[in-house]
Amino acid sequence: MFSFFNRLFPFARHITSSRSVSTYCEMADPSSFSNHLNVVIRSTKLDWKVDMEGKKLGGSVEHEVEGLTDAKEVILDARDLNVERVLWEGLETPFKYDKISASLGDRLSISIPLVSKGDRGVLSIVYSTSSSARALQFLSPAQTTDNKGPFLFSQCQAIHARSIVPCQDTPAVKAKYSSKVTVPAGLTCLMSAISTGKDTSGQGEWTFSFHQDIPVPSYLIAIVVGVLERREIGPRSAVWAEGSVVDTAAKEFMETEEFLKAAEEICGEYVWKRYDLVVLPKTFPYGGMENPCLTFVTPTIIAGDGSLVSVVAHEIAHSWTGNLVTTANWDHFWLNEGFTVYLERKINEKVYGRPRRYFDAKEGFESLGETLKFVLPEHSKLRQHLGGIDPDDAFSSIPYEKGSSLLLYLEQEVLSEGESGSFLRDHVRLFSSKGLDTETWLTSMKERFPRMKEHEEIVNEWLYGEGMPPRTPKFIDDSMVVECNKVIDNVLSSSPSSQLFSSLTTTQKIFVLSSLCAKAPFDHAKMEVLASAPFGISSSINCEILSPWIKLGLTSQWEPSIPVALQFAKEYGRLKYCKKTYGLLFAWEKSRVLAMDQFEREKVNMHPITVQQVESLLNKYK
Ligand SMILES: CC/C=C\C/C=C\C[C@@H](O)/C=C/C=C/C=C\[C@@H](O)CCCC(=O)O
Ligand SMILES: [Zn+2]
Repeated sequence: MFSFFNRLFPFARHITSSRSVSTYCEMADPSSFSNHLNVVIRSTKLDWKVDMEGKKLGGSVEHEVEGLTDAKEVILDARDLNVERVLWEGLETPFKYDKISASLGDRLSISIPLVSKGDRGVLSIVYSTSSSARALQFLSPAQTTDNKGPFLFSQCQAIHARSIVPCQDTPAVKAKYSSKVTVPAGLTCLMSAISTGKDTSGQGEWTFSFHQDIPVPSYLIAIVVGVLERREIGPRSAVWAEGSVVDTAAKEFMETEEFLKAAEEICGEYVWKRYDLVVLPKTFPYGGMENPCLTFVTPTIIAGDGSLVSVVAHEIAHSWTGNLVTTANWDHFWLNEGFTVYLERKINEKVYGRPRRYFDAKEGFESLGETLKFVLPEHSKLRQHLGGIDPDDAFSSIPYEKGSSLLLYLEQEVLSEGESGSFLRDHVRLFSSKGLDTETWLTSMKERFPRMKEHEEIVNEWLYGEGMPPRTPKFIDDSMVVECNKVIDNVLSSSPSSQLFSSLTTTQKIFVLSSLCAKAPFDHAKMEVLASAPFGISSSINCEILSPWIKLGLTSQWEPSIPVALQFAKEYGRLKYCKKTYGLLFAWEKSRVLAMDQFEREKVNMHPITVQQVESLLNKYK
């Protein structure tokens, strides 16, 4: 079964690899059924044919696996897959497919000849996805912006890769991957990898191939297929989008290379070669997704004035924190997101100046108060114990803002100036390439920084406690905030002035509206004034202005906000807007039925992840 060479030199391929580092973490993952502590996937080959009509991916996957212990089976994660055949080293082998749980999906158990530590073999699985795969959204031409062709995109974080490929769907395992994808002629296919060729000679079908030679966790496998155009925006970057969007997007993202250079000054070399972006349809559930080589973004960050491109800085930051230093499992998600927000704001400080860093940090910290109103107490902790729940159900801004504020506190109270200058670069050097958990990180911090001892109680409360952090970091430059506070006081006064509001930057207007939400409800006379043309709020196309404005109106039970909210929730599938707005519409008896009826009608046009999340809100009222 195993080549003689393998038995003699089981790690031979490691010796030749450029990055012979361990790419698996010896920690079980409560969100995965895989036996990745016994056998680990080292590389994956995908061979997919995209069936746009049938809304399915079909084909095969080859996993090269390596024994870590004696083992006679490989257990993989799956969800709603149709597995036809399984081969081990080219020979048919028995397998069992069990549906286990709604939250974690299914288990594929594959019998193999006994393998021991260091043994390697190739597992080949012929399969197809279901037409309702949780990670995928297929759109008809009519559902896209330009109506020029069908569209497909994936979202695998946190545990949706299992709905498109049987795999070890845990961030504890990182593997290289290559792929060959066949799509209907005329459509472009992109993946979270480097393109290694395309064949567009076919009349009916085109084929694209990719290779990701840096080991990545399964949640970073990504695919997009559609009628896409490309514009160069830097020496290692391009933006892809539908034709009517691509030029506006290219203009909006012109600072991308500046963000990349700033991040490299902080963390070291950008190792992923390409940094491209693809603008997805409005149904994309998130602001951005850090798929390597190809960040996925929502069109809602194209505001026209660059006010929302921090999402790009955030996804670029993930190229180090998250994609190199990766959480061992979803209990420690804050290590991905808290570090990334902390790095994002240091990038912004280099590009926009120090006031912006502390302005964003203050706004994020203060937003925690609002967030805590909608999050279960156990999900307000940084270090989670998710057990068998779907990580999506625990998602909120807590890991982002509570996590990054802890790092800002440590920078100010524990690290010396020199130590904070190299803190992130050292973090990447120490923890790249295999899963990191909170306790390993904390132990390392105590070993490297003796002053941690003086703050042990505070840090433990920050990591393991519920609710607001035990301390407030210092927002040492409040120049951008002072102007906002004047306008907030003015808006709360008996005669709000639109001139004052109009004098703010878009970023400051977002801060003001976000702060006003924490002071709602307002009387309807105040809402009428704020809705007037001179304020320009209700006519804004900026979703980061519209979203808090709608929240203000619904929280104040101001009826004119109902039709605006319904349209906003229908038009944008970004969970940050859609879930929040539907939640507020369901909560108000006057708008509940209208919202429920609209949701039932619109489900068919929504991403499965978004449907799942809005439905979880609806169930409270059934
Ligand atoms: C405590 C939470 C524990 C685990 C959650 C893990 C993953 C959550 C899953 O829902 C995936 C999230 C993906 C997020 C992608 C991009 C975000 O950074 C965007 C944040 C919100 C937005 O701007 O739209
Ligand atoms: Zn992130």
